[in-house]
Amino acid sequence: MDLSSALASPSPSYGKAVEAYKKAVTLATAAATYTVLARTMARELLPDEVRDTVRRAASAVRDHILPRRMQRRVKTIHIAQIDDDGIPNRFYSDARAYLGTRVDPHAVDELCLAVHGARWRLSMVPGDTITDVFEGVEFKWTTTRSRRRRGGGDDSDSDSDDESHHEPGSLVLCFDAEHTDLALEKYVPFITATVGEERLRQCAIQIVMNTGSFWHGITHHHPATFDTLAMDPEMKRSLVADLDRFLGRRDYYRRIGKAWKRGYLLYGPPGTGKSSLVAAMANYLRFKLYDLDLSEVQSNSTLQRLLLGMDNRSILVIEDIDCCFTAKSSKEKSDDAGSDSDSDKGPPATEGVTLSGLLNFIDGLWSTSGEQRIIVFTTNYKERLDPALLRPGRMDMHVYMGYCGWDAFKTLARNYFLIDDHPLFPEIQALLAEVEVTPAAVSERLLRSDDAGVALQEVVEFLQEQDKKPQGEASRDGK
Ligand SMILES: Nc1ncnc2c1ncn2[C@@H]1O[C@H](COP(=O)(O)OP(=O)(O)OP(=O)(O)O)[C@@H](O)[C@H]1O
Repeated sequence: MDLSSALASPSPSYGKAVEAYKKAVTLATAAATYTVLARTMARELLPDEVRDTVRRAASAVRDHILPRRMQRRVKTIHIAQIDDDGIPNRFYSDARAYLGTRVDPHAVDELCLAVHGARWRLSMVPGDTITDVFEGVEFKWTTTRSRRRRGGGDDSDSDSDDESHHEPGSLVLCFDAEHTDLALEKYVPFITATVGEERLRQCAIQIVMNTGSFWHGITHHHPATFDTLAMDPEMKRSLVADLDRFLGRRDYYRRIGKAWKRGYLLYGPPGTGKSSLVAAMANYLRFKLYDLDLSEVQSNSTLQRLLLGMDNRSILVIEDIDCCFTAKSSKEKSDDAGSDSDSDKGPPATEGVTLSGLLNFIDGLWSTSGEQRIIVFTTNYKERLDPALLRPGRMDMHVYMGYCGWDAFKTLARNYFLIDDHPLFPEIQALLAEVEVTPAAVSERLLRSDDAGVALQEVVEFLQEQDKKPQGEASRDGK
């Protein structure tokens, strides 16, 4: 019987075989579908810890039922402190720092302790092993002993020999070979990112200032943070949320084809905390702060050179932006007047920095030549600003820093005396509703004594004085 006729008139046994085959295919398809479905559901519905437990249980069952030869292959990765070219291996120090956070001082008999300034760090003793679990997979780490060696190359335990030197240490990472992709594509980047974030959190921010066309930096720990900043709580919340959104939006900015930058205009009377807010932003984001003094900049081209020399993950701040260009405008006017009478002298030696030059450059080349850039302008007089700066879309967020309200006062009292309540608080609250005083002026009174009662009494008297004064005079003196 040829194939076509067999198909046209199948024999009974052939029909059974086809039926059995169909059933098997249906069952296999269903099983595969359920497996995929179950995996997807597990991914979406089960909390991480439950998923990890299920994964561990599954691998325990597999270990139990699979023949020994089919059981797990162990992948081993060696991480040397110094690589073959003699260059320190960055991942070695990242992994050491990361493992330090995984050492449980209660679970091990021996561990290392290092103190740097006010910080202390634990780490594994050489030769020790710890197991870390990432996405439910076990990663076993072992540190190798770094021994002292004599100049001749023999191992030595002597600590007191000038000729001896340390043999670089190394780490050994072992895991089930089937998780190699997870290890290299997720676990290693996770360690690097975790340690990077921690380092950023701990290091002081760098403030960079300009002299002429050069930046020079100082490393400075400015104490201002969002916790210590006395400002309207709602405004603080939305500003922090805005910064968080900005940080995580690389793909978003790429997708909409815009530069990854954000602009903030901080305005309000002197002494209300605009400079402190800039420092708090830098501390929060761990960004480098570039404090640009425009009076030092002689021309748009110098300005461009300075701006192009900035790093990514930075904040450019120009304080009192209203003054910068008012002064320049009058200079420009006098240059213009001078050039009328002296036209044969050619262009002036310095062409001067203009607001339009600054804005055009910031919107153009500066934005597209870097990533994660923030620009902040501050002013005491928003009403004096050039409308070009206030145009919608120019500065993404306008933040008003106002006089000291009740919430702001409570933040200051907590900063200085760690208190949330005091018998003088109701009187202070009532007075603050009547007078306009700056947080700087209140801070100054709070600093006058270490005794909360005495300092708060100073504040009450100061507020009462301001309350007696005519309105305009009071807010002037309240600064
Ligand atoms: N909102 C605030 N929260 C906490 N401290 C503040 C605040 N405002 C002012 N201070 C205190 O007053 C000092 C001066 O404030 P800051 O320089 O930040 O004000 P500013 O608005 O930038 O003033 P200016 O406009 O004169 O530059 C700060 O170092 C800080 O001690």
